[in-house]
Amino acid sequence: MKTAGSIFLRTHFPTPTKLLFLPLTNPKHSLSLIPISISFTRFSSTNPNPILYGPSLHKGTAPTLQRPQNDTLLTLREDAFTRVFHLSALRVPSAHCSALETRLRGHLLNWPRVRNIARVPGDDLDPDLASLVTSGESGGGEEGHVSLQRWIYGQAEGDGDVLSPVLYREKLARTFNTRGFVKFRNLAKISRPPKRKKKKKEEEEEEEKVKVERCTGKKCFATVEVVEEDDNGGGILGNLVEEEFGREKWRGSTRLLLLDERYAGRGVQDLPEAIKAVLKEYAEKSANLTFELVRCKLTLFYDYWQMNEILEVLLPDGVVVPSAFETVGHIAHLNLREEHLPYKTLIAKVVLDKNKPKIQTVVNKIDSIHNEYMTMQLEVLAGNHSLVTTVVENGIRFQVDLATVYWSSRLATERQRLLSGLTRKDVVCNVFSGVGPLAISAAKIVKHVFANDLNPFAVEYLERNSVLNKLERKIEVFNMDGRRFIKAMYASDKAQSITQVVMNLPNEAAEFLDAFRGIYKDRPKDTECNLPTIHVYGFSKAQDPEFDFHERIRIALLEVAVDVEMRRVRLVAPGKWMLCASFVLPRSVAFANTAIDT
Ligand SMILES: C[S@@+](CC[C@H](N)C(=O)[O-])C[C@H]1O[C@@H](n2cnc3c(N)ncnc32)[C@H](O)[C@@H]1O
Repeated sequence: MKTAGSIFLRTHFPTPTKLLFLPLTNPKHSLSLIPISISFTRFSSTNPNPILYGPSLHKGTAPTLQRPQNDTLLTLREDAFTRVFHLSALRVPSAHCSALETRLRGHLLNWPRVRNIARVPGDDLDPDLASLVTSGESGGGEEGHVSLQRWIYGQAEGDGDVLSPVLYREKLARTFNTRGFVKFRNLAKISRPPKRKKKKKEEEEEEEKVKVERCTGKKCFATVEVVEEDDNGGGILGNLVEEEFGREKWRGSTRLLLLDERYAGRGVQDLPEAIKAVLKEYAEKSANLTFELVRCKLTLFYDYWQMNEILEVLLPDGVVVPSAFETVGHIAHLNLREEHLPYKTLIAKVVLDKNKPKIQTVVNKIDSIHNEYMTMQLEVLAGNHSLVTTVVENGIRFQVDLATVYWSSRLATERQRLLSGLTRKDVVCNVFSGVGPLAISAAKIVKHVFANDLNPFAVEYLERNSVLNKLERKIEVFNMDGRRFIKAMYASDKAQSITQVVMNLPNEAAEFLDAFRGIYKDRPKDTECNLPTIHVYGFSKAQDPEFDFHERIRIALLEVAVDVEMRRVRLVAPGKWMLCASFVLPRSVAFANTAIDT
């Protein structure tokens, strides 16, 4: 007979007082942990010093952390970042856990990356067996009993089911004596499962073992265990059902619904009415459904914590936590301050760990860029030492070797802006093209691209990248000084086709503009000709950066009236702007007699 379900919850928790480890001084940086006793009443709204909500390396229980003394001792002990949090959970029938999760959401644990539905070993019942013991959601009622009998013995009372080979063997074993077995020599064969199947089962068990190991090892970022099991293997309230209502506890598959941390250690009577009401509603709907309140241990490992949380704890007080880095393919490019240098390997290891598998190498810029190829001196701090990587920008693949060529992903948006102004009628002349982020992307849009760079390595990668993107037919590559390149282009028959010139060498590109002066000086002054639109980049630290940059352009062109469209690209350092000036080359400059020879 089915009976209406009920909630069977009871507390066994003692008066809630718990030891927490809190930082001695500055909660942000201190590593000195002292145990203090806190009553759970701290969660009340009247408490003036509530503990911050959510997981934190400054909460829970942990092994004592060692603050690094000097660079040589800097080894990251991942186990020092294990934190254990004691929580309460509802053990519910697995079939109802999702629905209950939705209903109880506001009362469940809501920590980032921690699922509030947890599975612990022993939660799952063999599906066949589960369907029997829980048939009709009876949790082992009369129907369940009949099914169970049938499953175990092949037939229940008055049941005419045909016996399975295993059960047939069992029956024979029960019926025959040793002499009787003589007549059934093949008895063992009848019931022995085929070898193939056995092997499969072993494999499955092995897989399961690996899964469990993985989840108990450090690589699993969180585990949940039920604590304070009673002798019968139930949660602390496991036998409550029988004790109070004379019913069996739920025997099917179960799941844990982790309750919000404010309910940790609470007894049933202290749970909010809202939770009880939902459980009651479920229990009334489904016969014999039972729920248990159990205590559990949530362990968060090193892999759980985010980069800044770990660095905050690792770095000494007052040291700013490095929070950002540039990514170039598989390389994380740090720009560490002086104060970080004693901890550089430690920082790099955390960056690597927390950004794997995308990041495989962590480098730090040793020096500011001051060579003419604009390459950076980089020190590999963690991961593999390859500085050759592949970057995908706007669906185009670029190979770069950070040791020999320039690359900045920060200019991606600016390149996109420039590209959006190009049409298929354009012919682009890229004077400082690097490995081709703009030249190759432009080649996808425009008629033709002339791309140049002084750095032979950049040119090699430029050619390689055009082939990689199947655009080699639309790009002509040059390896010469920018000024010579401009002159060579305008001295050739290519001059008339060029519609756009891009000059991205912000430190000095403006000064290269003098190369345009007198490019058509040998032609009759009234010749019809196409004059290109020039996009030149520059830096300015001036009060009025636009005016300052405009002045530099006018001086280089020796021309007062240049109608320039000026834009701020980005602030590269405090008070230092990168600007882009776009203008049509003035006719007076192109036809000027006073070409500057360099
Ligand atoms: C700021 S990078 C820009 C590269 C590319 N446009 C980009 O966005 O990645 C400047 C490039 O100019 C090249 N360069 C420096 N001096 C040069 C010169 N005098 N003539 C031609 N190229 C030069 C460098 O090798 C470098 O690749």
